[in-house]
Order: sequence, then C-alpha cells, then structure tokens
Amino acid sequence: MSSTTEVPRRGGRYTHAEAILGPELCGRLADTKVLLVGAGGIGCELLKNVVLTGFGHITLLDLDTIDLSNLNRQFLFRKKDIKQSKAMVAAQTAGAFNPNVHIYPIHANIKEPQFDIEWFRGFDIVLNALDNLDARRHVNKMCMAAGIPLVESGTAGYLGQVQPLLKDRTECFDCVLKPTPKSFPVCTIRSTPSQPIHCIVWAKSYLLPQLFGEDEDGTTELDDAEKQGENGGQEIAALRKEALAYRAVRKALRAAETTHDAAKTVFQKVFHSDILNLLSMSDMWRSRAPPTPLDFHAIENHSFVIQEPSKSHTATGGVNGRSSGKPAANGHVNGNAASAPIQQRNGTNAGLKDQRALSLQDNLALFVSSTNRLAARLRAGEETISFDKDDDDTLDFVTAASNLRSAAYYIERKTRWEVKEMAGNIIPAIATTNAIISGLIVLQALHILRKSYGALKIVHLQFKPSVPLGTVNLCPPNPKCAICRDTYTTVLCDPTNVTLGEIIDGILGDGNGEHGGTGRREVSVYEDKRVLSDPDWDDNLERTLESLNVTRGKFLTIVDEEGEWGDIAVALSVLPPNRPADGPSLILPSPLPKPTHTPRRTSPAPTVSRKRSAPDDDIEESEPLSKRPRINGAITVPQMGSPSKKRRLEDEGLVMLSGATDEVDDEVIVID
Ligand SMILES: Nc1ncnc2c1ncn2[C@@H]1O[C@H](COP(=O)(O)OP(=O)(O)OP(=O)(O)O)[C@@H](O)[C@H]1O
Ligand SMILES: [Zn+2]
Repeated sequence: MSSTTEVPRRGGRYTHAEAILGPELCGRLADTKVLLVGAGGIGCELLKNVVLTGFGHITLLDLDTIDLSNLNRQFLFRKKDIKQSKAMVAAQTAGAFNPNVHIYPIHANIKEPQFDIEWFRGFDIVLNALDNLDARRHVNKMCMAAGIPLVESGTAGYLGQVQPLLKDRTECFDCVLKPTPKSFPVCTIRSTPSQPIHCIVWAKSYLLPQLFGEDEDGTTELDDAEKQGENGGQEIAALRKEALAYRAVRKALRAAETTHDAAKTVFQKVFHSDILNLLSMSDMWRSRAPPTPLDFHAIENHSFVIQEPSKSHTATGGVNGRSSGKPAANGHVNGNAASAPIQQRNGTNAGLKDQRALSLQDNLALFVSSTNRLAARLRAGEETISFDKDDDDTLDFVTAASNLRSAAYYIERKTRWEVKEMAGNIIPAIATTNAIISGLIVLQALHILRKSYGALKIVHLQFKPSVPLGTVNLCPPNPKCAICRDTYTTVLCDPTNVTLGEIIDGILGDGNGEHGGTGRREVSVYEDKRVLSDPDWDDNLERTLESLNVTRGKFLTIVDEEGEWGDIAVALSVLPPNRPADGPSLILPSPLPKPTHTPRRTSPAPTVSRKRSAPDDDIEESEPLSKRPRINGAITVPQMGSPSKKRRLEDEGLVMLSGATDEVDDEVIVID
C-alpha cells in the first residue's frame, strides 16, 4: 500500500466513510493527529474505530501491562500477551486492520514531564479512555493549556458517557465538581465494624499499608478525625497507641529470617492484643456486641470456640450469613470440623475456587501464607506494597485479614471472589457498553474536526429501553473554574539557571507597548498546591526553578493580589535542542499574556486595606501566608482563598458519571 497522504480515498475501504463524512473530512483524516490515552476497555474499542475510520496518525499511550482479567473485553489482547505493554500490543494488533494508518504506541504514564504542553500541541484532538479521575484531570488541564479539543468518556456497567471539552466554548472536565468518594468514619473502620465492607476497608486501607506500606506511624488519620470532631477521645487515644505499636511488627516482617513466627506476631497483635485493648474500654460496648479476641493456636488446632453475642447486641448479621443472632449450633465459629458441614449446607463449595467459602482455619492459613509471601517480597527489595486486586498476594492478605476480623466481630465472611469485587471497587465492565461509547466518541470527534460545534452533545448511555441514548447540550465554561479560566502561556527555559523572580518579572513585563504584558504588580505564585512566593514573602525569588522543584511539564500560577487581573498559568517547557550554546536560558512568549482585567471600584473611605475587604481573603487574613510552615522552600496551602483556588484542593476519587448515571453512585463504594 502507498503512504497515508497518497492513498486514494475514493472507493475501496473508504467508500462508506466518504459517503458519511463527505470527501473533504474523509480526506483530511489521513493527516489528522490524534492522541488516545488509555488502551483498556474503552481504549481497545476506540483504537479499532479510529483505525478503521482512517485517522492517519494515532499516538496510543498506556502505562499498564496486560492482565488475565483484561482478556474478556480488551479484544486486541490474547493470553500470550499477558505481562506485555498494552499500548505496544494494541498498536500491533490494530495496525493490521488498516495499513494506511500509523500508530505510535507509548508505554508510559501520561503525567510524565516529557508529555508537556508543547507535546500536547502536536495533536489535533485528544481522546480519553481512562479509568481514574487523577489522569482525567491531568489530561483536561493539558488540553485546556494547549488549546486542544478533548473528548472525555467513561463507562460503569451498562451506563456510559461521552463529553466533548473545548477551551472557551464548553465546560472543561473541572468546571463542575465531581462527587467526593464515599468514606466511612475512622472509628467504624478501626474499632467498631458492623459490615463486611468495614473489615475489607480496614484490611486494605489500614492493615496492609501499616505492615507493608510507607513507614508512617498511622496517626495522621486520627489527627484528622479529632480535628473533624469525630466522637471518642478515649478511643482515639487507644487507637493512637495501637498505631505506634505497629513499628515492632513492621520490623519483624523485615527481619532477615521471617517465617511462620512473623505472621504469628502480626496475628497476635492485630487479632488478639488490639482487640483486648479495645475491650478494656467498657463504655464502647454498652450498646454494641464486644468483639472476641482470636486465638491462633486454638484456630490452628480446630478448637477455637466463640460465643456469638445476644441478639440485643448484634448490630448486623451473624456468621456466614446467619442473621439470627443465635449462638452457632455448637458454639463454634467455623473454627473446627463443624465448618465443613456448614459450607456443604450452604452449597458454596461448588463452582470456582475463588467462590468457595473459607473456614476460619482456611483464613488463618491464608493469612500466614500471604503475610509470608508479602514479607519475602519486602526482603527481596520491594520497598512498599499496596493493594492491587490483580496482585494475588495482596488480595489473599486482604481476604484473610478481613475475614478474621469479621469473625472477631460476628460479621458475615466473604469469599475471595467477593472480596476482590468489593476491595477493587469493581463494577462489572461490559464490552457492549464500551463499544457503544467508543462509537459515540468518534462521532463527537468528527463533529469537532468538522468544526460543527453546534452538533456537539454530551451523550449518556442510560437505563431506558425506550431512549437508550440521552443527550445534553453543552454548557459554557464555569467563570470560576480554576483550570479553564486561567490565561495559559508557555516559557521555554533551563530550570537549572532561571530563577523564579526572572520568570515572574519576565511574564508581567513593563506593561508598555505591544509586548508589554500587564506590568509589575503584587502577585502570589503557586505551583500546584504550593505557594512559592507572595507580596510579603520573596525568599524564593532568587532561587532557581530546579531548586524549587519546578521543572518541565509543571505550571506556575501567577495570582493578582488585588484580584483585578485574571490568573496566568505559565507552562514550563524545554529550550529548543538546536539553540546556540551561548543563547538565553529563558525564552518568553511574545506577546506577553494579558489576562482579563476588572478594575476594582474604589471605596470612598478605605479604613482597612483593599485586601481585607475581599470576603474570600478571610482565610489569608487569619493566617498570613508568610507565617505558614514552609516545606521544601514553599508553603503548603491549608485552604486557598478564592473559590477557584479551593477547587484545586478537592479530594480526588472515582469518577461518578453525572445526570442519567447518578443511580450508579449508590452501588459504588469508594474505599480510598
Ligand atoms: N496516568 C495514566 N497514564 C496512562 N494510562 C493510564 C493512566 N491511568 C490509567 N491508564 C490506563 O487507562 C486504561 C483504562 O482502562 P480500563 O478502565 O479498562 O482499566 P483496566 O485497568 O484495563 O481494567 P480493570 O481496571 O477493569 O482491570 C488502563 O489500561 C490504564 O492502564
Ligand atoms: Zn473549567
């Protein structure tokens, strides 16, 4: 076949495309440069679509490798491809569908600094096929900064959504607040669980990080709980003591010779001593059933006996799904041979291995073996281990630990399959949903390329047999949005040489003439959530960008102290490779950026500074920036002053689809 631009577009494989798209757009597609971020469920379908539609230059980026669990719907992958790069394999498979297109696979995280604003500017359009809010927000910001149209998408089970995002024309991804993830009170998780999910969250988000995560004392969460006024001063004090005692077990797990004993040490602390400690707080157990400390040897010897509490105390169901609150027939909680008949009665031993009910001994054995496997990984050099539903060691650990905790609290236990689903926040992915959504992404992309902006819509795939697809008109940008309302500009520089002060002075300019910028004025400068300088604190102005960890791919945001000028977001990019050795270390944009200007009305008799009169500045006033703790030469902002700044600090979590998909929310339990 001949090369892309020379391909005769009429006839052959493009006959239908040309009839639908028209010869002009159809011909133009061969030269269109598209970035596709994510080669998972939506990404595979989407890549197939853009390849068959004839987009000539497709950059496909994904950070992940292929997993067995992807194969049911990510049809570009086969079993032999497991552990290979998704981007590479997808490009290879889909490349064969249309020899006229060029696919450039990249195995990397889209947040890496080399994918800076200049790199984004190299595309005509960006299509997201991602699965997390953090990456979505990042791509949104880069597209807004580079002025490149983006089509955003998401699916959850039978539901899905496609949203075109164009700077200055439509809302951006961050114009509307995303619902924050559901969370549980820390005391429910740490001392009074009443449902299986509480024990699973505890095992996944507390115990596993405590033992195998970063070395922290586990008290930050308790500090926060206290600050937020969560009840239970005595309880929080006990939990604080418990958290500090983790140091000893962490050490045991990392000791050169870790065997059965290290797992036993962990067990003793977590399922015995810590529970005894909690029991000593009698007030806590007045209106709820006190837990039973577990006994390692008794469980191992099949002689562990546990008395279920009386009904009046039982908050939820009994053991293995019994909700009567009556004592188990023999007073045992699946701790001995009696467990086998129970499993058989429930019929849960049939079917897949992962769907088998686990007895207490099974859970103990799984706890010991998974703890040892994880400890061996630490000793082999892995610095930290965090939960991944596809990592058998962590899933086994969370299954066993949550079930042991459930036993101590008389809560129904879960199979490994169920734990995977709950801990992994899994909503079954449906290939057909991904296929429909991918088709809609391409339709919206074609509207953008054709500049048919009036035809653009947010499209929902919804639970309505009569109207499976719902559309919503696009809204204009939120004027308070901290992402798309900023004025973006780019500087090319060598961060090892250029100082923060040079950038600020350079971008503000002298305010005169065609290239004069806005002129010198009082500003604060932020990098993400860090304040780098403000009018009362200029310590960092002489420092190089590199020393402030402000390098390629990052943004400096210049905020006017008086609120008269809009924010300027300065993207940092590298100097051209062919510049002369004695050339400048900083190349400023020309003309300099001129954000919107809204002069303030002058107050008739100002008795306090204008800064004080701005209600949004209350926080700044009560705690001057210059007195805030400085970290790495910068100040971390506890709370930003303006609404737009506050938005930057929103917690991140799972994307909840809005509108027609709201009903999904209740079924999604976001546990971290
Ligand atoms: N920051 C990122 N940079 C590049 N690729 C990303 C980034 N974040 C997520 N992805 C990719 O986006 C894709 C999303 O696909 P999908 O939702 O089907 O997830 P999955 O990991 O393949 O499946 P599952 O989560 O169900 O196991 C994944 O392949 C993932 O690796
Ligand atoms: Zn916005």
